Amino acid sequence: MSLLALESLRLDAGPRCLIQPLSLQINAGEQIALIGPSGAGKTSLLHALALALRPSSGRLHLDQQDAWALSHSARHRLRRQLMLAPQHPPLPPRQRVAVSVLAGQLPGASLARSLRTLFSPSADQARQAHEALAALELGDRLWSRVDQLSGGERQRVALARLLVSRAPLWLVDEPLSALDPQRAQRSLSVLQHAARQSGRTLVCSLHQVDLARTLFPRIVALRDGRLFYDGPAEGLDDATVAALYAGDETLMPSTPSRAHDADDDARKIDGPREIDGASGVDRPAPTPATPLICR
Ligand SMILES: Nc1ncnc2c1ncn2[C@@H]1O[C@H](COP(=O)(O)OP(=O)(O)OP(=O)(O)O)[C@@H](O)[C@H]1O
Repeated sequence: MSLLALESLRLDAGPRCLIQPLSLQINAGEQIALIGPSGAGKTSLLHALALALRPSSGRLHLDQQDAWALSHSARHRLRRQLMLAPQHPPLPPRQRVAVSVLAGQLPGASLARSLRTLFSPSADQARQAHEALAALELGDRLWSRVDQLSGGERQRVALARLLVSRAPLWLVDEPLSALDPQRAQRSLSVLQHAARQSGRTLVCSLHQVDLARTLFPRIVALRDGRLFYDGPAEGLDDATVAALYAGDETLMPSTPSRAHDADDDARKIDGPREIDGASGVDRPAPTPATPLICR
């Protein structure tokens, strides 16, 4: 039984189509990396999964409930099933880090408990916030003000918020964009380990294709608002990655994630090849090349 099921879900913003009709099933406990070039629609899709963007057509079932067929208040309750960590977390600048982290416990809490959490967190809550921050190497910033943090530290506060939340579905939008490579990998490992330990479902958009292929069992790739690939990480070969990012080589993995011969890879590409007008580079045309690619 899937936790999330999308049936021909389409997203538009005015005249612009952000996501072409897309069908997807996500089971409880899965860990999925969402990849694709800039502008492919990763954030839009995550916002749709978070019930923050209303689809223009299609259905989204979360926890067996047709989210957009529910009343406003029922959908609001359903949102307690998930927590979205946005790429640029809108943390109140004057807030203490501990309180920002504990905001992850507000969904579903009573008004009285929410006020206590925000204005007078208990010792136990402070301990939980500290544990989450310490796991992300920010234990010493518990009582700092948010506006004293760097961009990368703020991103980790948003991850710590997930760690203290009760939501079974974690949606994370490019959590590593402001982190150095080592810290990025460590932070992602913390998140994945915590999700695994507690049976959470994790969907995480990433520009670090190598990390996505190495650390996530399932990859969903978007290009131009379309599903380009959905399948196991080991099925996402270098040729498919090249086709996914064709025209956006700045985002290609710097080194191949698996031992291989680059010439060999080029020979493996069955689909048509094209010459990039700007660079003159011979590259695979953006045509899916594996049977797991959704067209
Ligand atoms: N509200 C909107 N109105 C019009 N266009 C939008 C809107 N939101 C997003 N877009 C466009 O939709 C496309 C997909 O945007 P989205 O942010 O989902 O991509 P992304 O894959 O997350 O990109 P990035 O990796 O750069 O964050 C982009 O071309 C963007 O400009």
